[in-house]
Amino acid sequence: MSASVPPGVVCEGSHTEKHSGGAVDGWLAFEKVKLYTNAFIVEEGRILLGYKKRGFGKDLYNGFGGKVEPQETPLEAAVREMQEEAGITAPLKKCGTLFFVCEDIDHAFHIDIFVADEYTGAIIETDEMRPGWFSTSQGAPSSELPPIPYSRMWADDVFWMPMLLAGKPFIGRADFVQDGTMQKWWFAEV
Ligand SMILES: COc1nc(N)nc2c1ncn2[C@H]1C[C@H](O)[C@@H](COP(=O)(O)OP(=O)(O)OP(=O)(O)O)O1
Repeated sequence: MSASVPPGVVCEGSHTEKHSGGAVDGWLAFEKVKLYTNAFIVEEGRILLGYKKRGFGKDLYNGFGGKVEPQETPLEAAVREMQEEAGITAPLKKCGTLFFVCEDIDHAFHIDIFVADEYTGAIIETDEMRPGWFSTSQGAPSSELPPIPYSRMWADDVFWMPMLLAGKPFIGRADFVQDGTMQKWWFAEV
């Protein structure tokens, strides 16, 4: 199915809506948009997440990423951020694009999401992130690793992470109010 997508979301082909909801009708307005990346290693039934030790999203688990610098492509930024935050180099491939608006932040986030199934180097804890492996088999305790800690991640992640793990490209948008509550969301496979 292909229908209109929320403001800020770019979809060139068709899409199939998977999740939408929220307590309000309209989307939050935004003026400026900044480009970000977020990247994950998924291999052998496990996913590498980082516990964010400082800055935006402090005390939450997330992928590794940050702002795209002016001279960089999003892929270059994603590779650099993975090296800076986890100490590893990975052949990242884009798997999704997300758009977030937070009531108390002066710009919207356009985030290209990347994934790789291998990496080189030794994973290290950095000033910004404490990396850790989590099991990708939710509900089936086939691993000694803990399950993905959705209750300690951004509230949007539970909607699109299953598409990332299934290898299905995705798009989506979520709006957050000042206390961090997600007030409206929409996610689709493309
Ligand atoms: C609001 O919803 C979000 N959900 C998820 N899952 N991830 C998000 C959300 N909003 C932002 N992010 C991601 C995007 C980036 O990967 C980080 C934020 O990047 P950060 O502020 O750490 O950028 P840096 O360039 O590393 O910043 P400094 O060098 O200034 O520390 O969160």
